[in-house]
Amino acid sequence: DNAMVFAFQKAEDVLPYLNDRCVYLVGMMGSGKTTVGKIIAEVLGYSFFDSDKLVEQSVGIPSVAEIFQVHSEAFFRDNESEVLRDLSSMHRLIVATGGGAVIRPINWSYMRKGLTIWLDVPLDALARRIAAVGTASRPLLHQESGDPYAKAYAKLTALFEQRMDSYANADARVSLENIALKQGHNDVNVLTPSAIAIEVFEYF
Ligand SMILES: Nc1ncnc2c1ncn2[C@@H]1O[C@H](COP(=O)(O)OP(=O)(O)O)[C@@H](O)[C@H]1O
Ligand SMILES: O=C(O)C1=C[C@@H](OP(=O)(O)O)[C@@H](O)[C@H](O)C1
Ligand SMILES: [Mg+2]
Repeated sequence: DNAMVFAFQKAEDVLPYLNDRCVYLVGMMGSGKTTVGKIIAEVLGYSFFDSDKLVEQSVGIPSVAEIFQVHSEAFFRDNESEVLRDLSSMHRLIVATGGGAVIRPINWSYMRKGLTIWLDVPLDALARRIAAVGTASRPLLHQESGDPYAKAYAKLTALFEQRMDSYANADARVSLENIALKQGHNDVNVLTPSAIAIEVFEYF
């Protein structure tokens, strides 16, 4: 599509500014860190890593949900910090972090070696996305019953309240609400992952 062609062009312009540093995407569950991160890596020719996937591989359990079940959230967080530490010694990586990685200050000491970008997406859009795909892979949002949108929205609101100051530690905030408004829309859902990737390049 057109946005991808433009993203490849734009990537060429911004690569010198990035100068081999790693980019860490932070933001709430469902904000698009994994989806947008893969596109950014593709157009830059950088390697993509998802910290959730790396934790699964290092623990030897195939899903974050099972790691929470078999062990605990604290065990997951310890492994998440180890993964971020190991990545921080490398170059030319795009890293999609888990939504909760921002809460541990030690993780910032690793991520600060690169560029940190906060994908800020309105909570109602997050809840809509998560209700659409289900909560099976996101244990903090998992629920047995009730309206999936309403439950996700309530839990996301509580988590955001705890975490917003931590997200604000990022070098740049990419606000989907602002991008949509700038483009004359009042719904962030019109923004495709490649269009968002292009906006991220503004901060390199
Ligand atoms: N720009 C977008 N527009 C619509 N849906 C999106 C967009 N970005 C991501 N999604 C969808 O939202 C869900 C969460 O995206 P994901 O990349 O896994 O987020 P994160 O890694 O931040 O939790 C996925 O189902 C994905 O397909
Ligand atoms: O916000 C969180 O605390 C979490 C987010 C998840 O990653 P995504 O943000 O990629 O969904 C995953 O690390 C885990 O379920 C916990
Ligand atoms: Mg993810």
